[in-house]
Amino acid sequence: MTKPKVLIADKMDPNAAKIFEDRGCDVDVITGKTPEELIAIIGQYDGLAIRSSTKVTAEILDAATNLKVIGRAGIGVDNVDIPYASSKGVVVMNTPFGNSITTAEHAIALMFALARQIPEANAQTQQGLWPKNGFMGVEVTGKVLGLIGAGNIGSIVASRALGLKMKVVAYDPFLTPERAVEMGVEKVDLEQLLERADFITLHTPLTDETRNILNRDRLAKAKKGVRIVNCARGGLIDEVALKEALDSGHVAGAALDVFAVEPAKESPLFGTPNFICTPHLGASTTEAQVNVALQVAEQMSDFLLTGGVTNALNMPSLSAEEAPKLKPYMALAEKLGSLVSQLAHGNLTEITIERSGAAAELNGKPIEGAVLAGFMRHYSDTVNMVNAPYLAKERGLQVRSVRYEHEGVYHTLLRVTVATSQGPRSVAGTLFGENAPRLVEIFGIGIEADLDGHMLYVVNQDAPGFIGRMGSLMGEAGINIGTFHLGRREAGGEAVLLLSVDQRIPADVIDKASKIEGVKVVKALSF
Ligand SMILES: NC(=O)C1=CN([C@@H]2O[C@H](COP(=O)(O)OP(=O)(O)OC[C@H]3O[C@@H](n4cnc5c(N)ncnc54)[C@H](O)[C@@H]3O)[C@@H](O)[C@H]2O)C=CC1
Ligand SMILES: O=C(O)C(=O)COP(=O)(O)O
Repeated sequence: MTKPKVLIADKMDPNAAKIFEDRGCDVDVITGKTPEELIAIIGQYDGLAIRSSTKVTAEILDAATNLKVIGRAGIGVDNVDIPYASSKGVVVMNTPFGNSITTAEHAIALMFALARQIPEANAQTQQGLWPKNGFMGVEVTGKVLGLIGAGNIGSIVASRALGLKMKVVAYDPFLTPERAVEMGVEKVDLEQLLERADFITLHTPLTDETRNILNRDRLAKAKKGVRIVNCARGGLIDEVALKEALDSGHVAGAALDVFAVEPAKESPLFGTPNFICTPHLGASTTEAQVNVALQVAEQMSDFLLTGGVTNALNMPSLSAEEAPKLKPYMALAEKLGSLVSQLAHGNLTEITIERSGAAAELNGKPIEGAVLAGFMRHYSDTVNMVNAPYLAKERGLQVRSVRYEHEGVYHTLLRVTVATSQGPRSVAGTLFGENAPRLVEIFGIGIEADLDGHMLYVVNQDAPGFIGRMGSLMGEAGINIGTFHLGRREAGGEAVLLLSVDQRIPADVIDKASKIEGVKVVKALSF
């Protein structure tokens, strides 16, 4: 296997490069590239490791013809076009916990910096002004902290704030009452939070819902004298409205680590009294950077070298231990998906994936992805396990997964059934000797075969002499038969023939085969 090639495109702890190398990847560290420069080189890489500076746009993904995985050493992935990456079959993963404590601590640091105006007091003191009377602060003890977003970082902020003897109220539509009790916070709606909070801190991702969540209107509804901290994402606060609210004194102070446009080289807020900022430093501690660099390099190496999937945003997780166990099932699943897609016709609206025996014990999502990849491959050249579920959804294909714990005749079985206008059509397969995928049934007829390379599929009326005639036809056409498999519903009934051959079967041979007496269906297959 050639070594996967990884590009580290943003500044990252050197441990990341070391792990990639130690695990068996080739790695280049090339940071600070413009989009055009990145487009020129991205085609050679299998993996791209980034932080927030590199914007992975559709243009970059189009040029990334070998890319399999994007790893975000950090949490926010709003700099990656995930739907487009998914449609291209590229896995996107992040490190959802590595920098959360650090970011929560930065929010608390900024809250104190606002409460005591530390940056400005520091600057004036160092100018020799000794401004002892100009900086009357406020205590945080007993004050209300309003959390907008109570996920990983928000809950760490809450625990620190409770330790500081603050009262914490939280607005988060996904916060359950039980979790609120566990966190020691009061769940409130946004209006209540605005009315009550002395300090507000934001910890949500930037989404269509959260964009400008603190807009002019809501800032006006906030308690007079509120102090606001944003260590989450620029774009959550309307920066122009915030400037006006600071100027009017309605908002007593604001601290931003993040801006709507980054790098923020200019802003209406710069120079405003009671405004402080940092250049997106929320995650910038030695500890957090080591954490996220190690994690992203481990996760990406696992994926590139073993197929293990951790913390992917567009694919189900698959541990490095599970991956080898699932590998033969994925091969079987893909072949069955491919077979049913080549054989079933009409308006295909539903696909059912059944797992029984040993297969029922396994993680079903990757198997489902592999069936869909095999199925969709005949509709699109660029399909893989990542984008297959998206393509299936786009085409309105319903996917159902069913598992049966009991074993049937086979110790392990996958069955794929598609609903067609002529009724359900199903194929099934097992593993021989733990890892050899083997077809065992087509459309209710038992037949054992390896699904490999070029094959010919024939449905005929079981009758003497048929096999000889088919063999002669192939021989006359100069086509070498590798394997020959037969199955039938009953003696003299409908029968199936599967031949593996050493070359693509020409159309005229298919045509001749279809004219042999008793033949109902002939189809060239490829796997
Ligand atoms: N400044 C920095 O350097 C860093 C910033 N971040 C950012 O912090 C943010 C939060 O990160 P985590 O806590 O790890 O994420 P998380 O996913 O654990 O929590 C986000 C919370 O926001 C809530 N939420 C979503 N939509 C909402 C809405 N409309 N209103 C209220 N709440 C809503 C969710 O229910 C969830 O509980 C992310 O945007 C992340 O990118 C993370 C690390 C470093
Ligand atoms: O993890 C996040 O979401 C962050 O915002 C950290 O960004 P950074 O890696 O420091 O550019």
